Amino acid sequence: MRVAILGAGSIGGFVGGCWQAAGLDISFIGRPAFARDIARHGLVLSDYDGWSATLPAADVAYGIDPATLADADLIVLCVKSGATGDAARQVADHARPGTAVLSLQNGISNVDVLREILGPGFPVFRGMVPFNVAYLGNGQFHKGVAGQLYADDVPAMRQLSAAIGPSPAAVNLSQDMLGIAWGKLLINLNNAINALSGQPLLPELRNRGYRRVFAASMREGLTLLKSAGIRPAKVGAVGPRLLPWVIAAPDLLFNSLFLKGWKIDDRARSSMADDLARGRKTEVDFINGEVVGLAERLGRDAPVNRRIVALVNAAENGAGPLQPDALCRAALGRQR
Ligand SMILES: NC(=O)C1=CN([C@@H]2O[C@H](COP(=O)(O)OP(=O)(O)OC[C@H]3O[C@@H](n4cnc5c(N)ncnc54)[C@H](OP(=O)(O)O)[C@@H]3O)[C@@H](O)[C@H]2O)C=CC1
Ligand SMILES: CC(C)(CO)C(=O)C(=O)O
Repeated sequence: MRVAILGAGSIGGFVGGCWQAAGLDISFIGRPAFARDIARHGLVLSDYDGWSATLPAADVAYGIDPATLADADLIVLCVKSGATGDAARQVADHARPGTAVLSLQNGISNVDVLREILGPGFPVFRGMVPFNVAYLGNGQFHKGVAGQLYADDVPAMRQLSAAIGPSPAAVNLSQDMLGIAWGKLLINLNNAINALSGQPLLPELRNRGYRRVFAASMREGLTLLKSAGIRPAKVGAVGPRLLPWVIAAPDLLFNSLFLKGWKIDDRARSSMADDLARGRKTEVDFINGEVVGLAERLGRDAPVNRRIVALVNAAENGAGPLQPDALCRAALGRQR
């Protein structure tokens, strides 16, 4: 199976690198800056557990030309949500009809956008990445949080999962990927809080002030999902119903019992924090904005997530990080 990683940044670089280390035939399509770094240093992979591997530059097929999509049997889409439409059009223009497409993106709607643009000629599958990858420069991609990938339980993904085998980017299969995507979206509500805090994940999550806002945005999402008859699946150790209580627990309990089991290392930060740090538009419209959109479809409001979208938009326009008290006031409309 020849696999093309389309949008080979943090996730695509790490996942594709691990799959190549496991013996798969991988080509990467991304941006010139990554191509230059990898040509100079190779593809250097590591994880929170001390695992590491280096693929020499000569073995890594990293290019910027979408025409190479024509050679792929499977395309793994790793662009940010705002770039999905353009990437789908590149797939339609260059890939062979019948080529499978797997989305490893956060959010809910990327798969719908892909299906709408690609039509029935390209089977589109949903994937989920539960862990953080930081690009450390010099071709180094670091997985800073524990967890394994998920994908739709269909023959093409079973073949992929079996070909990869045990790996830091092993693929598990599920028949409830939409439930998993919503379960993951609830966890991704922390991306905005993490980005607004200006801190790596660990210090941000250790602070109950930030966690209260995270829990409030999650409760709001859960109430709306229940009204819409959508069941988010369990992603990680705690199920969605219990998660807001765990998140809002006092620091001593949360930090010593839950955070330790989560296996997050010092270098991990949310992908939205990466976007703010690089001055890019974030995916907030596809995460907290998805909750706001669900509320609108139900004729309701989602004030916490709506305010968080506005705060992230302000940060995209240059507003600085928020301390926990300031974030509580701005997002919850009250003191913590
Ligand atoms: N980073 C993480 O830890 C995690 C990320 N995710 C999700 O994974 C997805 C990817 O995130 P991440 O890897 O962080 O994103 P990155 O921005 O690191 O990587 C995407 C790369 O694709 C490039 N790109 C965009 N469009 C194209 C195109 N048409 N052809 C070639 N290259 C393209 C981007 O360039 P440019 O910047 O120029 O647009 C960028 O370099 C997101 O949906 C994210 O939410 C999920 C879990 C964890
Ligand atoms: C792994 C996690 C939850 C880290 O915040 C993530 O999905 C992201 O950074 O986008």
